[in-house]
Amino acid sequence: MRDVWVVLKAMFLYAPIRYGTVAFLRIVGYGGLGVLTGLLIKRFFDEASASRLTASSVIGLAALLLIVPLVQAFSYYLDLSLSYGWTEIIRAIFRRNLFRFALEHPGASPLPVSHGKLMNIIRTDAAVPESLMWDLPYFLAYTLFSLCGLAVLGAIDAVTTASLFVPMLLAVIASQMLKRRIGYHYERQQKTSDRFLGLLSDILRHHETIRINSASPAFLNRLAAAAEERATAGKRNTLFQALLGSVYEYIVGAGIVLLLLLISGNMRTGGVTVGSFTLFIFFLGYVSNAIRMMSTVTAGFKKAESALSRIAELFGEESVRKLTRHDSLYLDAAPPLTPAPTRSGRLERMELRRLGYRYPGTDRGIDDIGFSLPRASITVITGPVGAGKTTLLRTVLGLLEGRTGDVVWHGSALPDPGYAPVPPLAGYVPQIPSLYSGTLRDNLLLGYPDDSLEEALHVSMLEDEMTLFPDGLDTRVGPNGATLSGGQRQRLAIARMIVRKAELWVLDDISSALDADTEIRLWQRIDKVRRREGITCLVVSNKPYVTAYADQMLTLEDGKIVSSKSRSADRPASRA
Ligand SMILES: Nc1ncnc2c1ncn2[C@@H]1O[C@H](COP(=O)(O)OP(=O)(O)OP(=O)(O)O)[C@@H](O)[C@H]1O
Repeated sequence: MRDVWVVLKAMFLYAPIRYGTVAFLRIVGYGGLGVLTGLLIKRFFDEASASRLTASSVIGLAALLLIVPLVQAFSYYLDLSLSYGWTEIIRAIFRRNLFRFALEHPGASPLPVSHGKLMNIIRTDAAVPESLMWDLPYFLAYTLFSLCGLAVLGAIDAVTTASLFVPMLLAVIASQMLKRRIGYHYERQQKTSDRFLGLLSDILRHHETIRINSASPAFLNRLAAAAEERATAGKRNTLFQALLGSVYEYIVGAGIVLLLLLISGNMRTGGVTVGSFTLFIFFLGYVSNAIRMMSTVTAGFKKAESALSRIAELFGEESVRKLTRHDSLYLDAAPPLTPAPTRSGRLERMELRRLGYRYPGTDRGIDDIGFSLPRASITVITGPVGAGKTTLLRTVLGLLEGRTGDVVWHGSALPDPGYAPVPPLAGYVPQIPSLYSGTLRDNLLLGYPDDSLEEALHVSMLEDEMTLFPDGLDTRVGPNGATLSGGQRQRLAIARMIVRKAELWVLDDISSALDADTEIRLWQRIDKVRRREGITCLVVSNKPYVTAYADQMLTLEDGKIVSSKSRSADRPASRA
């Protein structure tokens, strides 16, 4: 609950005048003018029943009945124009920050949730606190004027007025009792949506594998089951909300009956005038609305609490506080490109000291790895399948959070968790490169300047194939580079690394998608550039034509170095 208030307060402080004006309009428009009307109606009926009706009170009431709706319509119009677009802006801020958290997540291991859950959080949970923010002024307006009304009525008939507290009290008790169930049904609906959307996104991403393995019926059945589960949870949530609504309606109805019974008794004895009766009925509307809004706001708080705890669970407690952090949303123009970082001093030596990493909940990973990479050297890691070669590279790059030991870059230990030496420190070609559905150029540069594009295309041997692409570098490559061959994707990732002019190149077994002849030529070109530029290389490969370039060669087995050789006189590489 505390988190919900923190977010609400931050939203208010972001635009206090806007929120303040809307709250004022709702309180005055829906509340204040109504109270005034009620008091005039009372006077009108009191005068009418006592046959003291004057022309001025008839005209006054008629004028008021004409003016009040007009003023209310105007305040409604102002309210809408202040709140409508703003709603989307606040949601966009929340969503943009959630994307930021995802991109700034320490380490580069995938977030521990499906894409479905992530999308559901960004789409649905992000909107919940903001909806509550707009409901609060209504609740405040109705509650405030119910209390004002009760004070006025209390002066007329204290006992009957006290009866109006009964439904209010019952509503408070009901909302306290049902609060946990509201949260439960909301969370259940969200969880089943996470599962459904996660499965849907898996199916769309891996449709080829599913088709080629004739697994469509199995996946469709799973999807149907997930959809059924989601629909049931959705229906239960809606039903529960409706049930909750009818409980409040019942409370309101029971309150009206009680009030009428008491009032009619008092009218017979002359204790209550026709005007006072009208006023009671009039304020009853406020009390009913306050009770209805109590149901909406109670549900809103509970949903916001669940939504924020889902966000905190994924991105950490601090994320809730950062959710409202705001800077330009760039709604009218694209943000300016951040200039590419430049090298700050050459890397003379990198050292790995007692480096270790364990995949959470397993005994797999790497252990006690130590070696050093002098400037412009090339280190090749070999070893059998599953030996931990990729894990070693990813640990060095800070992509796996929670390593032990040190990565010492140019004399300073890089911090963990999740510090990744990114360009211009290090460039990385993973075993399976990630591409997105832009053009070849976009995929290659990813926002970098194109001053070394030509060389990158040459080294990666993509220039030889440019004629195959109808629009050259402006050819679109489809989702995850679907229109490219595995080898083209791999070489595009190499070109991407070269453009980044890094101090350290890290290449993870690029052989998997290349034929031997292409790879031999590719390494000749890579070697030429790295020698010229003095770039240090850390490479995973079992191919002899790659190990031939090695200044030091390390063999990994079961996550440990089992042999190390250095080029000079075949002596073991230094254990740092
Ligand atoms: N995300 C993960 N969670 C748990 N275990 C993992 C994870 N990724 C890899 N492993 C395990 O860690 C060990 C080392 O994997 P790694 O990918 O580093 O091996 P590798 O030597 O690069 O293999 P290959 O030559 O097949 O690429 C393997 O036993 C693998 O099953």
